[in-house]
Amino acid sequence: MKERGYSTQAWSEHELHPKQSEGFSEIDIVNFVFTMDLLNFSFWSALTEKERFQVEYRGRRWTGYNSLLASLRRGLDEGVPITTPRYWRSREATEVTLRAVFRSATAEPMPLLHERVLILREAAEVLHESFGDEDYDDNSVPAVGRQLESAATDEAHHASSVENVADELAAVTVTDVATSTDAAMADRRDDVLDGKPSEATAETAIPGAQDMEQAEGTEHQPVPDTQAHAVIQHEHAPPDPTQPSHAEALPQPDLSVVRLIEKAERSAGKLVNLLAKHFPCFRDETRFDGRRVRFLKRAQIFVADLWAAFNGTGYGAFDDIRCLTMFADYRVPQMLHTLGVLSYSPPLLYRLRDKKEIPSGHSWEVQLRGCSIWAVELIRREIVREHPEAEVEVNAVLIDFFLYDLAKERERGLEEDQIIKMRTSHLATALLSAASTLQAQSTTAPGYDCYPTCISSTVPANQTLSFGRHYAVLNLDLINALVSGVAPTPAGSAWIANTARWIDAVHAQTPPPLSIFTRIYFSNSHKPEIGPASPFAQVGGALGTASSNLTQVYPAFTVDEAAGDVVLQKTRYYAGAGNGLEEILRAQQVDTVVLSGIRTSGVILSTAYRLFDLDYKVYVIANNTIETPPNTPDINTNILEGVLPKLPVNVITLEQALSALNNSGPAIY
Ligand SMILES: Nc1nc2c(c(CN[C@H]3C=C[C@H](O)[C@@H]3O)cn2[C@@H]2O[C@H](COP(=O)(O)O)[C@@H](O)[C@H]2O)c(=O)[nH]1
Repeated sequence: MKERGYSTQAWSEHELHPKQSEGFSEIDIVNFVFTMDLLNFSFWSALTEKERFQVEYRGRRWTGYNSLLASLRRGLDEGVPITTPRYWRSREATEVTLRAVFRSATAEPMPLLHERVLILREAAEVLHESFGDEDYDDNSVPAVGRQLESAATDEAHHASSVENVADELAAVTVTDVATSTDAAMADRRDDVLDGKPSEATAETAIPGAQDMEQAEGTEHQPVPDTQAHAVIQHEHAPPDPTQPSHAEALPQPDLSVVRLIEKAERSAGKLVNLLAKHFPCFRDETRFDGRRVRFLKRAQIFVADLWAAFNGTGYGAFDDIRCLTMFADYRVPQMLHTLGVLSYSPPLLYRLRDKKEIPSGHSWEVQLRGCSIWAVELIRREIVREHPEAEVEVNAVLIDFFLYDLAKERERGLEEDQIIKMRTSHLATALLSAASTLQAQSTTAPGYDCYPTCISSTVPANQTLSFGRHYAVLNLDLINALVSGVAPTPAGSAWIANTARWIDAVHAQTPPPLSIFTRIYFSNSHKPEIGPASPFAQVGGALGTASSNLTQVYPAFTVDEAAGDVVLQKTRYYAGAGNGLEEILRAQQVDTVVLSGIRTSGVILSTAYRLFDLDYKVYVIANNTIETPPNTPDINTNILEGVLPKLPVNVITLEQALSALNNSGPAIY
């Protein structure tokens, strides 16, 4: 941030953010930012970069957050006062007209468009009720809206009509936009607030002939919302300067959002609370662990955008901006993960890889959002520790903006096919690209780390595999003492994710087959099951009794006792040493076992040999096995590709095992 001199100035450097230098008044900017942040959510698409929702504007196609900005800017250019709250509740703001404003250049419409329209309408009502101007006549009707409506009547209520409307809309170039100066607009706003008429405003608000010519040549002239109605009213009849002042016909600017901001008395916290109190759509809260958790993402981003748009002055002056948190969505958490600040637990990681959704409000989503807020706060503290002089300037908002911009920058740097697009209202796949980074790292790490497959399977890839109906799943020695040794490594992380994925897939079967977990522990602290000379003393010697944390199943792996999972004590290499394994397998008439576990040269090898010898059909899932250090790189490969196939024990990939599950059962257990 220091190197780049990153500050609130970056906000105005964004090509599509409104600026006073482009003719936007302060009120226009306030209303633009409010509109933008009402709608600032969920732009993801499952479609490819080319097919997804895009907005054509200024000769380019915009996606994501930028597509929202582009549609607002385009709407204003085309004469629709889309950032004027009072317009949203006017008769002119029909669904068809609004759809035209947000029209797509592709076949995919803007995501959640209907919801967005409802949000605008709801917000307009709230603003009108609580912050509106009682004297204002809400029935003033912008002509462009009507024109859009009639252009769409042929195919009204049909999505494709939007394209026709779009053509029509393109023809409605606003040529008579008033090009008042910033100062005049600011004056006008002050005067309106003071309740006095302004001569300066009257003069500058209506363009003279010269202004008109200039405006005609300007394709992207914004329509300040304070004037939008007036502009539209004389669209085809330029104002006659000889006539009495048109200013009298001008509606008052919409000051409802300004009133809301002023009510907060320069307090960011108060403004966020006001938003949450008055507007249901800003009330972003959930429950976690029995407690209410408020993220208030969009409310906070609105205050932050104001702060940045006005560089901390005027409508953007907040004495307590430091009390805001980062805006907990999916983009910044993704960046935090890519930078190694956040790490995902293995079950979450495999869920992401599996491209499964995390339902909205799921505890993982809440944790990710919460952890992101805390991570940014820790970054802030670290910055201040290293650079005490930054204490005043650097806050969570600026760090968030910086991380967001960095994410976009990196995204631009990626090849199109490398960009994994994501769901947003559901967080899961939102974090995919970060997960894929980790996946890429893991393929270069030591040990058995080849995800998804690199050990050659003993079963040809095209062969349909089934475990039958009498099978048991053996998850061997997945205990803290052993797993924590490999967890920090990329190979370990991949192995944990694979194994957790497998265990969950097995639990998802109906009915679930028999799953047996083994834990290494001893009857008491004397460890009577092993003598000092027992070979297993090398491994088990460091472990304790059943109550020791080291001997518990690692938390990433779910033991579902309600589903019939069995957890057995184990005191030697072989999974059935010192317990009822063989008895259970026999009693349940199991004929096939599927092995996962840690270590390949220990429990996996010894159990595969023994059960094979006892006539069981044995499968080892290659991806779900791992060596612990010290390890020579070849041990895993030699066992999986050389030793086990020789018996032969079947060595299969996780993908094969997962698809075999679908061909197996219903399990008899
Ligand atoms: N945490 C956080 N989330 C942010 C932003 C912004 C844009 N803020 C502007 C203001 C200052 C910055 O410099 C930006 O120019 C959008 N989003 C969220 O991302 C999602 C869209 O993403 P994509 O599909 O990639 O465009 C969507 O949910 C949107 O709400 C931010 O700043 N922080």
